[in-house]
Amino acid sequence: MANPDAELELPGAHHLLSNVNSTTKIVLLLSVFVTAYLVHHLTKIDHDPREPPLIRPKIPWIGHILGVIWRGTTYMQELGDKHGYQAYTLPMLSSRAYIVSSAPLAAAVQKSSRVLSFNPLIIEITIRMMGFSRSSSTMQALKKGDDGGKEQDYGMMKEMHIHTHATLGPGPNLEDLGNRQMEQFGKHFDLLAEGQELDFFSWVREMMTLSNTFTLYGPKNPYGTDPTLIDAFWDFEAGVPLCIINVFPSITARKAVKGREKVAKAMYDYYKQGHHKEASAWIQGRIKLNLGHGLTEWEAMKLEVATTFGILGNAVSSSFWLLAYIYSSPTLLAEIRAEVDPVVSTEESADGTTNVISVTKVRERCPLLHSCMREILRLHAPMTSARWVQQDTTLDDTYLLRAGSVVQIAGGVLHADTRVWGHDAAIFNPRRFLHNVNGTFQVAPSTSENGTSEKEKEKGSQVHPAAFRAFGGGYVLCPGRHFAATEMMGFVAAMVARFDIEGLDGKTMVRPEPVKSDFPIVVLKPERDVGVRVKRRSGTEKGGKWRYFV
Ligand code: HEM
Repeated sequence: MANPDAELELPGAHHLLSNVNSTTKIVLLLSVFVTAYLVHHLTKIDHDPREPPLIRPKIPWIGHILGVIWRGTTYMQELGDKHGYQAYTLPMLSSRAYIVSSAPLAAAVQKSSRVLSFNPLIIEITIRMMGFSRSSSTMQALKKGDDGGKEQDYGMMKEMHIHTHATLGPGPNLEDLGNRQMEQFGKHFDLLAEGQELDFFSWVREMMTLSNTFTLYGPKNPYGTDPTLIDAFWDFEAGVPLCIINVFPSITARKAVKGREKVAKAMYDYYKQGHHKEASAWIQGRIKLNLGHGLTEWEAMKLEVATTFGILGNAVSSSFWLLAYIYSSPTLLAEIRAEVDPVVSTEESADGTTNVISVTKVRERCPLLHSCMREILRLHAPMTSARWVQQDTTLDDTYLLRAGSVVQIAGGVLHADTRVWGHDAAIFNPRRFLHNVNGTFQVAPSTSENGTSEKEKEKGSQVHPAAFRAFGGGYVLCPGRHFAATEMMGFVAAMVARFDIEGLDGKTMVRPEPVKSDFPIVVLKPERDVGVRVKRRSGTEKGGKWRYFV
């Protein structure tokens, strides 16, 4: 079998170059040119006709890498539009990346998890992202059981997988997380003054960072104790692609490395003081499991910074987009309120009236809001699921994939495919995921995470489940998707029920565009922040207290 460590240049990692500033891009480009020159003289890439068709770059060896550096997620889209292939091979330096952009082939990749494996890639990415050495306790523990790279054979990773799905799946743990989270959101809402002006994205980012880390890491979580960690964490988050590329990260990703180390130190102190004993069941179990597999206390706590990246990097931007689409359309806002208002009940007590929102009821009774949530994920979560080819394999009885390569499911291309979503695939259609069942609108069950386009609805059939890529799929379907849906729908329902949001000019807020040149490892960010004014919703100025629960 091919050893992933032998492949210094992970093809997928080159795509990560897009999220960097110009000076760093120049340094990285020079490195790419030097490497390309050496590779050109030392190696030759061959292509078997049974492999997916080859798309040669205009500039040999590095053309595709440059394409992704400058055009980010749009590059795959352009290649897909131009060639119309469902699968193709991109030569990159001495190796190749296979790109898959059809739902049936994506499903075939997912089904082949024994030979197309997530683990070798995520191990490599984790090591680079967190700056662990190859002799670190983390590396030793992660690789234990790697007897040939079969997905399910990595002992520690398998245990973590089972633990994560058990504690984040539907049940009392998830309910507890949702309740803690909603209570925290409520505290942040109560702090908003009438007419307060906000940088909307920054506010969502800060309040969700504090609420999420409180929920998962407990009341004495480091971010609550030292709010300077919020900026340190987001400095790290912005530089994750550079850390993964790993070309002199202490220079090219200086700010990110500094932020990472600052948060890691705070996580370690938190652990040493025993505060983790008040963390959620998921996090307590993670720490116990990592230590049990021989990680040092320092590395186990540093690894939690990577966990926080996975949680916040997606949840914050998704929640922002959902709010931004709704508040920038008075018609949609009115329709969403027509769904949410009946879900708000009131309780009378000696202290007066309390408005109560149950997120479970929101999820059951607000199909349009649910559909909007999936639609913003379709448009702004162009996730690329990457898998390592462990041994030569034939995909879907059609394409040869050769060992030692990376195969990527291009989520952005699938999410924009008019053959899947209909002629309006490029635009936001709030009703895209609604189904008319016997005269009542419903959303597809959340467990399937799929959806139906206008075109497919007419035919009464569903979109292929593997076409919706926001939460990945197969063995690595995001275990946090239930929690993410609860927090997004709960947060947004509570906001629209209680507050009006307008632009600083007093008009309807204008929604920013996403940054499409970012590498799709997390949900896309807005290209600019947007100034807004928050007001108590007319009719609720006097409206008493609010309580939220799952
Ligand atoms: C809108 C929010 C979110 C999105 C779009 C999202 C997306 C994803 C995707 C695409 C993957 C799979 C990557 C792949 O196929 O290669 C993934 C994995 C994962 N996600 Fe999420 N995620 C979100 C929220 C969360 C939250 C809130 C949590 C935790 C509370 C979480 C925990 C995880 C974990 C632990 C994995 C790794 C699974 C494994 O190793 O088997 N995610 N997520």
